[in-house]
Amino acid sequence: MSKPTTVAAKLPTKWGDFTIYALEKASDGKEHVALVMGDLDSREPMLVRVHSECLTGDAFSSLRCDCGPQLEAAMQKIAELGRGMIIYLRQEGRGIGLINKIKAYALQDEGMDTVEANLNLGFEADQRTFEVAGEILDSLNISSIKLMTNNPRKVAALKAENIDVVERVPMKYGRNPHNESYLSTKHGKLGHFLD
Ligand SMILES: Nc1nc2c(ncn2[C@@H]2O[C@H](COP(=O)(O)OP(=O)(O)OP(=O)(O)O)[C@@H](O)[C@H]2O)c(=O)[nH]1
Ligand SMILES: [Zn+2]
Repeated sequence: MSKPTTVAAKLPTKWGDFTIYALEKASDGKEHVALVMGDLDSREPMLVRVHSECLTGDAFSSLRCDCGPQLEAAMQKIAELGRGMIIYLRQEGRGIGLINKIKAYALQDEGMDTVEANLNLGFEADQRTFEVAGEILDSLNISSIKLMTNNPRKVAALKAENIDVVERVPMKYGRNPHNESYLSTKHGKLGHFLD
């Protein structure tokens, strides 16, 4: 298969000036993007956040999860360092999509945890894949990264895409009374490095 190409434009943000790259012809046909600050040519490992879409958390400041504060903290860290990348993957709801995530939220409102709700709807606990993150890094010639995540399976999945993850940077942000049990389920059932 031919290497995916990108289109790019400047993206000034409240944290500083990024360049936004959108992947054309990603293998899954979706419109994924990367926000980049700083030098793409340096061989120094790049600080990277691979963030899966969460419309409710990222756009509407939902307190049910920690996605919004993690995204903002990642952009801030990149801006402080002057170099880094956000890879924003269009796999809403851990890959089950927005409608199903809302169905899962309704089940959680009735007492299920986030994993039980996915299973009850006939999905796996986490249906995400990370090939596209590999395609984006490859198209921008980045092979070595410091990954901002608490999720050990995300580290393993990226290594499986031949990305050299030289360091994991913890991302403990956004804990609040509404997401307390969500975060403890992430820790207890999904293995996240969270206390
Ligand atoms: N199915 C489902 N998905 C959820 C729920 N809460 C959040 N999500 C999704 O979970 C994903 C969280 O993605 P990330 O923040 O990239 O990853 P993570 O696995 O939590 O790991 P970190 O890198 O440590 O944040 C997003 O796609 C959200 O839409 C939920 O209750 N059910
Ligand atoms: Zn979220």
